Amino acid sequence: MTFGTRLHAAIADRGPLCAGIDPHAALLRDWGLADDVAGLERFALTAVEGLAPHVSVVKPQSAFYERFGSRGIAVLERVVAESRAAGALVLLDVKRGDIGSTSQAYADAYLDASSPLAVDAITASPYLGFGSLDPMIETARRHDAGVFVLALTSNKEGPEVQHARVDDGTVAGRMLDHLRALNEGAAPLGSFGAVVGATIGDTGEDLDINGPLLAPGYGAQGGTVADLKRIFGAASGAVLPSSSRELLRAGPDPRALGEAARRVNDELAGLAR
Ligand SMILES: O=C(O)c1cc(=O)[nH]c(=O)n1[C@@H]1O[C@H](COP(=O)(O)O)[C@@H](O)[C@H]1O
Repeated sequence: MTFGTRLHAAIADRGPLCAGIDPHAALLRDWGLADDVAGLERFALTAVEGLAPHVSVVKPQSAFYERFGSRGIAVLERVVAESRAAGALVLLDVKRGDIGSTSQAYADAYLDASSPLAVDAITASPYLGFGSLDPMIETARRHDAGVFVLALTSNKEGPEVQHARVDDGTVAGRMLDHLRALNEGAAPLGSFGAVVGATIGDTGEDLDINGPLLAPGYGAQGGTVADLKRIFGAASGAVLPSSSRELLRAGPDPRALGEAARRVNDELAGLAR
């Protein structure tokens, strides 16, 4: 079953919230944990226990695990395995982007089902040229995985590149066109998503790509349901609002984390209507 099909079913079953599991040093401190591998492990696995049974997608940000070296990556592997065991899809936020042969190595690392770090989908940067992502797209197709490509990101520096003009549109618009082409004919939803920040306001772009739209910035960066409706309009049914810090602040009690996730999913219930 393709990633898009699995994601569509998961959203219908659990709601659209994507729970970011980003073990920031400050959050570890807030939870009374040391900023070391033991603290990372306790934090990340508690977050999985509280959140993964209640959300369609879990999104760990790789950098927060990589900063502890190989032992941090081992924790990430457990986050992936335990989130999937709890019925969530895993979107690994690694924002990879490189030239062809290296792009293939990244694809093998994350999208080949036989890899120790295999996940359902990754984030990727197309700013070495969209075609540089071809190995990731092809590998994702072979393994029923997905790729979320950065289009209009939530950070203030993004527009310098993403709003640059090319032909009669923008660079971001061109990336969205590539995604629309990849998802053409897929039903109920394509496997190739775009990342479009929940805080960026009216984009002027056609966001209907017949694929999922990851919208980080919900919560801690200020994005609201009204913002999502304004930004995504008719494409709102394919939006995965992502929240990391705000959700995680509900911890360390796993039940409180679960309640926070259910509350946000209730808030988001109006999105698809
Ligand atoms: O790809 C992403 O997930 C992403 C894209 C983007 O445009 N902005 C953005 O904040 N993110 C990620 O989304 C998460 C934001 O989390 P909070 O602001 O804590 O909810 C971090 O993991 C970011 O790396």
